[in-house]
Amino acid sequence: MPEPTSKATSETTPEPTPEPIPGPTHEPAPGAALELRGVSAGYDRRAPVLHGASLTVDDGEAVGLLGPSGCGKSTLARVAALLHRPWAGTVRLAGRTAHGFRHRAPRELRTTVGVVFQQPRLAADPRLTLADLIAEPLRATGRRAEIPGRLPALAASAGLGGDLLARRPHEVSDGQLQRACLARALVLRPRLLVCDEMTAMLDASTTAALVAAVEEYRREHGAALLAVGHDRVLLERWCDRTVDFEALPPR
Ligand SMILES: Nc1ncnc2c1ncn2[C@@H]1O[C@H](COP(=O)(O)OP(=O)(O)OP(=O)(O)O)[C@@H](O)[C@H]1O
Repeated sequence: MPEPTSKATSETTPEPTPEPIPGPTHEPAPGAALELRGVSAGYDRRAPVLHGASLTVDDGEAVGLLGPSGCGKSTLARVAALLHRPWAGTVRLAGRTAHGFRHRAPRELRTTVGVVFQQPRLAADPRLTLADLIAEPLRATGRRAEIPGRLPALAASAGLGGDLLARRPHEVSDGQLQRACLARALVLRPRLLVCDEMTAMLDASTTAALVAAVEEYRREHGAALLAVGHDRVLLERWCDRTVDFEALPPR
């Protein structure tokens, strides 16, 4: 599963002007947590990974996106999280259309979505303690003062107790680091959480603990979930509905 740091090519290419979606316009579902309409994206224009894909995740809804390896699930997850710019189509988060992606995504839109990737070691700054890792989005958005009030409860709900918060990534297990990455994704209280193969590397008990932490957050905040993976049994148990990548409606 590619991670942000492994997608160097997509991070460095200049952004072309987005193409408008041809054909009939779609009435946006008011307030949907996520709306993708006619999204085309990829890494090479001659071989797009997403061909006009459309997907809606309603407010508070949990949707599982299933598909075989390499079909484009991560690419779609990254577009939904504003980390990858589509060539065409519309991305709406909480009813607002995204006009910028990656570093150009406006903060108020970026903070409506939290994302957890498959490989925590590629997604976590190895220099930070787990406490600093979790608090990073609060610092980056000028909300440092909220850290003492938020961090302990969030770490506890992610199952990070004892001295783990003072350790650095190389001093904890993959499962412990993934718990911290989940807490980081939730620290700004996103309205949509995107989990891209979040538990693929983990054992059954850590998987259950992370799913429980996500569900606790969703119950408390009414947040929506887009869970991407290939474990049909897990996603069908976890989500309100599942969608096959191959069956995503084109525009
Ligand atoms: N940074 C990149 N540069 C070029 N091609 C890429 C890049 N990242 C992914 N791809 C290609 O895009 C296609 C879709 O990849 P993607 O990671 O979205 O699939 P996936 O369904 O998530 O796969 P998996 O379940 O194995 O992680 C693949 O053919 C992959 O090789």
